[in-house]
Amino acid sequence: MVGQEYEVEVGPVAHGGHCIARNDAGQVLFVRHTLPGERVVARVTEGTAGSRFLRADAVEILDASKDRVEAPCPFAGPGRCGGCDWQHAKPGAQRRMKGEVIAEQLQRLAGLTPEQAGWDGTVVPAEGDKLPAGEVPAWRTRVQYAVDAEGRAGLRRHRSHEVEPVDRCLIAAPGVTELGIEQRDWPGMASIEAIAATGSADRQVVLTPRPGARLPLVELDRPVSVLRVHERDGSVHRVHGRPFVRERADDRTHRVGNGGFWQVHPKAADTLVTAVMQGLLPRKGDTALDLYCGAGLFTGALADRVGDKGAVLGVELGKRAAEDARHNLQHFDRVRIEQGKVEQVLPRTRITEADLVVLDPPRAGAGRQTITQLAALNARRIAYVACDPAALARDLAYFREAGYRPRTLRAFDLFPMTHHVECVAILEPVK
Ligand SMILES: C[S@@+](CC[C@H](N)C(=O)[O-])C[C@H]1O[C@@H](n2cnc3c(N)ncnc32)[C@H](O)[C@@H]1O
Repeated sequence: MVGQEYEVEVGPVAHGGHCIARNDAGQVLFVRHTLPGERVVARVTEGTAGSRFLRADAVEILDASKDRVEAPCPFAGPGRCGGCDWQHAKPGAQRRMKGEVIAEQLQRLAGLTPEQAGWDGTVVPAEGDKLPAGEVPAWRTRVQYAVDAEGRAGLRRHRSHEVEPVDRCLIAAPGVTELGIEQRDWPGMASIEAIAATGSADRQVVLTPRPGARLPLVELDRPVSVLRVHERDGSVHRVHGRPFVRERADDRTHRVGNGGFWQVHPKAADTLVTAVMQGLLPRKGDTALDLYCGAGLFTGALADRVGDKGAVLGVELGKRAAEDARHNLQHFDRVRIEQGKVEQVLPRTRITEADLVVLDPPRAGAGRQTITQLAALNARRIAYVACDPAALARDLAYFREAGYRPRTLRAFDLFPMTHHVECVAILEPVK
């Protein structure tokens, strides 16, 4: 079955960076490298004759969409780099497709129309990302390179461990490109994460060696800190330089250590803080929770706005990230950071009320148990920051069961050229 080709009419976009088509046998094909409305030759990449659905790549475009462009990146295309999904789509079409995916997920998983979700249906580009045709925003401040057996750095092919060697990633931020990771050999390494902080000159390289390999001497053109991931248990150690980078957002500096989470697009942190604060409208004296708080981005933004009479509790699972959050917010007397799983910390702290809640969970979402716990706090408003529209829609359905409905929803294209999209939903109690 793999390798078989079908001539198909391509239907709507689906979540995950592909479009839906059907073959003569009635099987659903998830086709990459195509656009809605095209007629293409789709070559199967995964699945068997008995599979309910197949994965495929468009290898020949018979009728092209007017939204199609020549991919600006020479490493994009069937079987090539898996980092981007929409190199072949005009930027406006990328955002439209992301909007269609959000609408479809909201409808299917939460039973919500865009109007019911308080959403105008648009996906807004990040400031500065509207570029002349053919130019690609260089937004990725954190790039995970994979290294092949010959020691060449590249990016992983789609759903594969194979490495596509690249000499430059077009969406990498200038601070990452300047490190020249692709320009040198990395014998013995399995992967390399390159980080260029926003608003500081901090640069960091995180090396993961193959079992038994020695670390190379990292001599790059500029000062960088180097960390090493231990292959045995995934723990991260400092090799030289600072064990963290300093990221600026919301007029504060955040220490982010040892591979801790930070938003990747340089405008993302500020864009999301603005959207969350405009939606929540914190008042002096409010009590607030920031769940899944990472290095404390929203915790600090809330603390600033609720003032000395208010209080903010941040909850974060990562030990190192929780320490970073405590360090970053040490000058706020009324901020506390609890380390642990949200679902375990909430009952442990015995908090029974909060005026405002922010939650920014990982891709899987928060889940029914956590949402039921949250709804019981009777917050005036809840801001849900979501990097996966499917998880968001599932969680909105749990919120509805628990008595909250979306008041507004906004969507931001913080991951241009890929299928990813960030949403901010503001919820309020159903009266
Ligand atoms: C999408 S990040 C958000 C971080 C932060 N809000 C920011 O914008 O920088 C999600 C965070 O949740 C943490 N996390 C994952 N599962 C968790 C859980 N069950 N309880 C608490 N934190 C968790 C991760 O370590 C990560 O820092």
